[in-house]
Parts: sequence; C-alpha cells; structure tokens
Amino acid sequence: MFRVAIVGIPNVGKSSLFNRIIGQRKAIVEDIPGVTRDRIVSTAEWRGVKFEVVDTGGYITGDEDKFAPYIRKQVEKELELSDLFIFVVDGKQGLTPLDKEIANILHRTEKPVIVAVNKIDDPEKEKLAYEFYELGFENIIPISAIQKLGLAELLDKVVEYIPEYEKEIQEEEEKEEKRDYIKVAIVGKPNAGKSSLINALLNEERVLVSEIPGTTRDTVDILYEKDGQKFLFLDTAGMRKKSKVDFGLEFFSVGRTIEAIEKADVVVLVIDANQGATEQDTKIAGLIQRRYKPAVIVINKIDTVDKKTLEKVEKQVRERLYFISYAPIVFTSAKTKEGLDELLEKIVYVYNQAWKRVGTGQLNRAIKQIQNLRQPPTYQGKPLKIYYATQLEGKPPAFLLFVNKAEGFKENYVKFLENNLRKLLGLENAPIKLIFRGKEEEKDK
Ligand SMILES: Nc1nc2c(ncn2[C@@H]2O[C@H](COP(=O)(O)OP(=O)(O)OP(=O)(O)O)[C@@H](O)[C@H]2O)c(=O)[nH]1
Ligand SMILES: Nc1nc2c(ncn2[C@@H]2O[C@H](COP(=O)(O)OP(=O)(O)OP(=O)(O)O)[C@@H](O)[C@H]2O)c(=O)[nH]1
Repeated sequence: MFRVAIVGIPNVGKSSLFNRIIGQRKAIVEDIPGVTRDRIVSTAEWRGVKFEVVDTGGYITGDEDKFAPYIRKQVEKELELSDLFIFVVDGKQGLTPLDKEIANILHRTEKPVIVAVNKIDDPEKEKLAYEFYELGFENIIPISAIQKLGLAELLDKVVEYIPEYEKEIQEEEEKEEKRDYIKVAIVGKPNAGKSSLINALLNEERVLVSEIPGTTRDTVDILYEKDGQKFLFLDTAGMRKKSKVDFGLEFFSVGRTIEAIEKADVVVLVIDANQGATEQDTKIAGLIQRRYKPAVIVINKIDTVDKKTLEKVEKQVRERLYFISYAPIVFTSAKTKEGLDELLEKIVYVYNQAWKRVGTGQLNRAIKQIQNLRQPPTYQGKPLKIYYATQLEGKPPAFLLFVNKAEGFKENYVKFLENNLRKLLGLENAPIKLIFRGKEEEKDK
C-alpha cells in the first residue's frame, strides 16, 4: 500500500495530525529492525483511496543535541520505506535549524514531499507559512491539526500523488475481501492422490487421473460448494520429481507449488499412507510453514493399509513434520470416500483459526503462565524477560513481545512459547508468529 510518513521535529504536531488523518481507525506499533523508536502505523482513506500513514514521532524532547541524531535516523530509514512525506513544521514557532536539517535529508529523495505548516489556527495567519518556502519544497500547505483547517487540501494533495495502479490494486483487494469462498491449494508428491481426492469430492471425473506420476496438467481452479460453504481449489499440479525431467521443468513445478501455497488461504498437504512423510513432503511442509499458512495434512489411501500401519504412519508424519505441528491430520481414502467430510470441516476450521483475535489481558496472562511453567533461559549471564505482549492486526495471528533482549530468544524457547500459547489461547491449529522487541532497540543504539 502507498505509504505516507509524517516527519518533523518534536512538538510540531505530528501525532495530532496523524490522529486527524486516521480518524477512528486503530493504529498499531510497527516492527522495523534498526529503528530506534516505535513507529505507529495505520491505514487511512481519503476520497475512497486507501493509504498507510506512519507517525514517526515520540522523540525525547529537551536536549537538542541528543535528539537530532534520532530524527536524522528516523527520517533516513523512512526514505526507503515510504512513498511520500508530510513534513510537519510549526508555523507559530517559525523555521528552525533542525527543520532545515530534515529538509536536507528529504531533498535526497525523488519522492514527493508536502510541507504542512501546522498550528495556523487562524486563517488570517496563513502568510506565516510563506517563510517555509525557504526549505525548497514546492508544496507548502498551512494547516491546523487542532482546528481541522487545511486538512482536506493536504489530503487531496497526498491522493494526487498516489499512482493509478495503486487504486486499481485496491479495487481488486476490495473484491477479495468480499469473496465468500476459501481458497484451497492441494499439494503433495506426484501420485499421492491429489486429483483423486478432488474427483471424489466433486463426485465426477472432472479432473484427469492417471497411474503415471505427473499427469495432472494445466488444471484450472475449481469452485465447489458444500452445505453453503464455498471452496476454490487452486491449481493442483503437484511437485514433479521425475528422473528424466531436466532441471528447468522441475524447478517450474516447485514454483507452481509455491505459487499455489501463496495464493491459498488453506493448504492441504496430501501424503500417501503407503509411504509416509518423505523428504519431498518435508520440503513442501517447510514451504507452507515458512509462509505461515493454515494447513491440513491428509494421509490418503487408508484403504490400502491396516490400522496398525496407519498408527505408525501417523506417528512418523508427526515426527518428521514436527515443525508444522499446528496442521491437523485427516485420514482419507479417495477410493472409499472416507474422511472427505472431515477434510472439508478441517479446512473451514483452520481458516477460521487464522483470523482469531485474543484479548490483551488473556494474552498476557498466558505469557505469565508459560513463564511460570518454564522460565526463559539466561542470556549473556542475565535472565531473559518478557514484559508485555500484544496482538498485531491481520492474519495469521502475530504477537509482538516486549522483552529485555530480543536476540536472546532462541528456537528452543520460542517453540515452547509458541506451542503453549497456541494451547492456552485456543489457537491449536493456527500458524502463529512471534516478534520479539528488545529494550535495547528502543533506546539509542
Ligand atoms: N495551536 C495548535 N497547537 C497544536 C496544533 N497541533 C498540535 N498542537 C500542539 O502541539 C503540541 C505537540 O503536538 P504533538 O502532536 O504531540 O506533536 P509531535 O510532533 O507528535 O511531537 P513529538 O511526539 O514530540 O514528536 C501539543 O501540545 C499539541 O496540542 C495546532 O494545530 N494548533
Ligand atoms: N487405493 C487407493 N488408491 C488411490 C487413492 N487415491 C489415489 N489413488 C490412486 O493413486 C494413483 C495416483 O493418484 P492421483 O490422484 O493421480 O495422484 P496425484 O497426486 O494427483 O498425482 P500427480 O498428478 O502425479 O501429481 C492413482 O492410481 C489413483 O487411483 C486412495 O485413496 N486409495
């Protein structure tokens, strides 16, 4: 999304302007490595166009020598990330040397800069804004964040700079939001039974099934409805691993699997009960997990193995694919149609889990409880601590944890935290994301 950064020296009214622009929307704290202060971000909308606004404020006021480097760093970081800058200055106070310093940094980018001369509470005083032409920017707009003056003019200017294609993407996304179906990617090794499963579901031979691995060619997306719930099964071409195939073709197919995984809301990984989880399954599961995709593992062809074997296979799959433990396992047979209803149920279930939000109180109680179960290890001779956690917007569920030393949290404890959080928050089948924010990063670096 088009990103607009509000920059400026302390106390000019950046936060006041930010709050005016976002209105009733909720702002979140953004996690950007290498940034010294928190970024507050929110979406905003003006004349039907959405964009992202960032408030870069919150410096320690007082000693100018001390905060000047922060500001420089903040603005410099934002030069890469943002598409447009609202450079807020204080019309009452007039131009300061630090304003000039920020202007110099902003002049290094080709990106548009709009100077908002704030605190012009009285339209009569608009000429106070003229002095800021000295900063060398074309767009100078007098505003009053408090009196709500000049805001329409400012936002019109912002929207003017948002490219047409951004607006088109937004229209597409809006359509997406309104869609009432779950996009499902069925992935897995050749011959695992992907097309047979789809056929069994659709109850008709619409997908080509063959004994020869690698014959599900150029499949199209299939829309399917059951009990009022719609599913869109995405391109089902599996991973090709044929000895005689040259590298290029194989690579292309992996690419297709990745594409399907990325497009999907839920990924179904089909494993052949006769083989259990193979190296290729491990790879595919890794692709799914790294993208934090809700997933269901299917052990297919259960009509061909006995119960004992099946138990062994389940255990083997769990062990080998331990890193994707959030994915429930469903046993199916495309031949007898066993397990198909359960598969659909699970798809809906994991989809809903990925949208779940938990209260901050519940989350922090859970964090405390987990720490009581097992204290975080020590790092560089000091005990690691988690102070506070909050859930971020969007899916999958992501949690921002404020800790003393972010780099001290290693895989072992992170996995322990993750697993227990899932249990305590009722997110057993959601891929959750933990982001650690250290105290060190908050202070000067
Ligand atoms: N008169 C007047 N005061 C304003 C206006 N906008 C903001 N202020 C005041 O200016 C002061 C600073 O406002 P903030 O929005 O906190 O400024 P900031 O730039 O975010 O400050 P930092 O967080 O220190 O970077 C507050 O006392 C506001 O009430 C305005 O339009 N007119
Ligand atoms: N007994 C039995 N055979 C099955 C089952 N599911 C699939 N098969 C058989 O396994 C073979 C491969 O099935 P496909 O559906 O073509 O497998 P695929 O995963 O789509 O394979 P590719 O197109 O190569 O990616 C076919 O001979 C199917 O008849 C099942 O549940 N039970």
